[in-house]
Amino acid sequence: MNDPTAAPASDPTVTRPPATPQPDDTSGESTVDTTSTITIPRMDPIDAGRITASEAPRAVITTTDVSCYYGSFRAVNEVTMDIGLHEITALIGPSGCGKSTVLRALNRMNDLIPGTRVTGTIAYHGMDIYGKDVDPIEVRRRIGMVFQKPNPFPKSIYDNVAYGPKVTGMKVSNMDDVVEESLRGAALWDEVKDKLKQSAYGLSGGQQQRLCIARTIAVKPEVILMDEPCSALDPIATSRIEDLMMELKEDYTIVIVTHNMQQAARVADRTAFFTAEAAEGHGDRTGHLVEFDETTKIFSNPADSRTEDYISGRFG
Ligand SMILES: Nc1ncnc2c1ncn2[C@@H]1O[C@H](COP(=O)(O)OP(=O)(O)OP(=O)(O)O)[C@@H](O)[C@H]1O
Repeated sequence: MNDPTAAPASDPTVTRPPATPQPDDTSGESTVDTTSTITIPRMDPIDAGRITASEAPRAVITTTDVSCYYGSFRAVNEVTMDIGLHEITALIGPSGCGKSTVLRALNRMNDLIPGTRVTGTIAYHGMDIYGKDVDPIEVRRRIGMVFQKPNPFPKSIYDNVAYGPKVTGMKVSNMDDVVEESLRGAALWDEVKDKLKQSAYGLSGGQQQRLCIARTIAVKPEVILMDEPCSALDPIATSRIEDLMMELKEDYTIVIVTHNMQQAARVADRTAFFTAEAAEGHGDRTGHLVEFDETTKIFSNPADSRTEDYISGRFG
């Protein structure tokens, strides 16, 4: 089990080989090492507790000069940004600029794609998540992910939520409480409390997405990454997820990839605008971070003309 949110039938660690450093890497920079064994202290999910805003450093995750490669293709170049505690950070930009790639790098989900490589540093509370001794499974437990398409398991609503705590070996005194708390946290409890043993497939798309959020928060992450979580939902279900995000940020830090600029403007505290440009004499378009600022600034007074062109619909 690598990702508590991944369907059991397609557990990527079972079916996919680990990422390997590329032979063409002569840069001397650190590369993803998924073969390392677990030697760092593993915080117990129950005891770990969540750091409150008052006592925590402002940034939960800091990326420094992060570049992401698929084989020899550099998809994203030198991204440096801070993810603020209890904030919603939106990643926006035209298709192919690397938003999802950066998002997946934040919890080592890219490791599951053969041939990927990350250079630079991604630190979670100051700890390099790509460090040799770091357990990627623990990284993904603390930094959970919700995907574009709701992907409940072919199981009951209850078992969907209980799955992560079970397979990650969380010490749980009462699973019923964990399930209820998680479903309440995802604003789904009232709608499903009388049918917990029914199949998750009987839920609407919006409910399924909230179930996936419940499944993610059941393993007590601190950060939730959301990759276009509303793109498969109608406007009403989208609005419920956006309301939920605003509630969740009281307890969690959220990073969301969205194509919906109104959505970024509505929910995000900070917004990062990416674009993809071809290097001179090079056909490949590499994504990079153009501008990262408070959302109100990005949408009302961006510093870079490319941001302005994009948000005003002139480009992308
Ligand atoms: N598994 C992969 N293997 C090879 N190249 C990939 C892979 N995934 C993404 N890419 C490439 O990396 C670049 C960035 O892709 P990514 O999906 O991160 O962009 P994006 O901004 O999220 O796009 P979109 O908005 O369309 O989802 C693109 O050129 C894409 O083709």
